Amino acid sequence: MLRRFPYDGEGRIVLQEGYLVYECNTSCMCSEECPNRVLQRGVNVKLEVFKTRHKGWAVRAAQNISRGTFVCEYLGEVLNDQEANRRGERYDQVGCSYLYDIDVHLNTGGRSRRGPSRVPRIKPFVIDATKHGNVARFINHSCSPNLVNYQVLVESMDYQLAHIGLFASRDILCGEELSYDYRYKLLPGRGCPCHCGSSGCRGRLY
Ligand SMILES: C[S@@+](CC[C@H](N)C(=O)[O-])C[C@H]1O[C@@H](n2cnc3c(N)ncnc32)[C@H](O)[C@@H]1O
Repeated sequence: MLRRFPYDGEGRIVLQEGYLVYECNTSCMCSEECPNRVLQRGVNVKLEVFKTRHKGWAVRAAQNISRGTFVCEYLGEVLNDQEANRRGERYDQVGCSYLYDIDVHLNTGGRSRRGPSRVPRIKPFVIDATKHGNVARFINHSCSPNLVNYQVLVESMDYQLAHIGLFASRDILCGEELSYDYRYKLLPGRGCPCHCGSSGCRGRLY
């Protein structure tokens, strides 16, 4: 890492994708205004939930958002692997899942579909935003996303229980739909069509 903090003076993330973000916490001598406290201060941009034609609900920017800006955290119940697999089978049957794997290797895994066809996993904790969550639960997948996910450590240094922060990966215009790459594994079979609409669309969500 070339810089001292993962954020610049404006609170925008400058850390390379795939690295853990360590924010200051109650053990630090710094104040609440410390530039290394971003996710813990909460959402600071205007967002709007809206209905799409083919993807259900979605979220769009209600203001311009510059690259690196923290958008929101993915919140929900924290489940162990066993419970997540049990619930995942049920969610797969209805074709809509709010499960998010907390995975340190975001570049190589991220989020896998759950259910009978899943591949062996070693990721023990999963966030389920089905019943308890925030605006992040409405953010859809895109094969050419404008958000990037980082694992952020605040009070706990256990990366398996990291916060998941969504940051703008480029400048986003007011009105643009927000999206990130779910990184579902493409398994044999028909799967589920992707409706992200981007020119680089892989065609399938999974
Ligand atoms: C975390 S939820 C996102 C919010 C969801 N659209 C809703 O109405 O609540 C994930 C689900 O949204 C749908 N979805 C998200 N991105 C999609 C895409 N690019 N194409 C098709 N369906 C998508 C799938 O049903 C997926 O399981």
